[in-house]
Amino acid sequence: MTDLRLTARGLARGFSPHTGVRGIDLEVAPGEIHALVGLNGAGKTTLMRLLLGMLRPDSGTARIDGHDVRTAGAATWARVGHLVDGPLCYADLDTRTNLRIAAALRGVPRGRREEAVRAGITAFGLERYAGVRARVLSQGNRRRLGLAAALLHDPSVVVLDEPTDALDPRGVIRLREILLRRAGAGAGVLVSSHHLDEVARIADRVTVLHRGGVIGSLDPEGADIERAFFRLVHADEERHGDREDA
Ligand SMILES: Nc1ncnc2c1ncn2[C@@H]1O[C@H](COP(=O)(O)OP(=O)(O)OP(=O)(O)O)[C@@H](O)[C@H]1O
Repeated sequence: MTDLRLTARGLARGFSPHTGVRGIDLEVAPGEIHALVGLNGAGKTTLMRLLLGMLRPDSGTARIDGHDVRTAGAATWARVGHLVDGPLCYADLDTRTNLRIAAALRGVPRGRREEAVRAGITAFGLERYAGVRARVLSQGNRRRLGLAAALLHDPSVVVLDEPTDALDPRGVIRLREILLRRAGAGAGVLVSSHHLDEVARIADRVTVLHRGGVIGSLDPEGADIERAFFRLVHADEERHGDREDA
């Protein structure tokens, strides 16, 4: 029916008295890095949670590889890697053990798990921390662990909410290379960020959310992406006045 990696059609979810998101259409194609940008509270995380079936919509549908998230089976979920709402890790277990558990949970075959764990540790520069409990990792290294856990099974659908938060410049570069490689292998990547310059470096498409709705897109190769972003935001605010329902 579709070869899109992710599809949102009319997705809406309210949080009284706020809007959350209102009727969002969005697509992520194979091989595409699609970035979501918006001010605090714009609806980026809510949209990602809806797309991943972590939140039930009031209306609309979310699809992963063409499968409705409400009924998607294990084979579909095994192709998804996501980091939304903070890293899922066990504080008292070390980095390597957390990654072993992630590999098992994400369906990596038993015989390939150690290799996947090693590759995840190397990809995110966690060698020195392989035996360190998650509880005592720095914020940035915990974020690296969360990203390694989300990506060690080479997912074809990737959803990451503000993944560069807390990463140092080297971590940002590593992540950029990994996402470009994933997309190059045919994955669809949806990523949110507040760093417009960073987004412009890797995204094929940049969608702007504001007060729960899509208000336009930005050209990642455009001259002044920050100015273009605020032009869209201000135009939306002028159109709708100072409403407080989002
Ligand atoms: N569980 C919830 N209960 C009540 N309101 C919520 C809930 N989750 C989100 N909201 C509201 O929905 C709106 C969108 O929030 P969301 O977290 O999706 O924004 P965001 O774009 O990810 O923001 P940020 O950049 O600050 O992370 C906000 O008004 C927020 O307060």
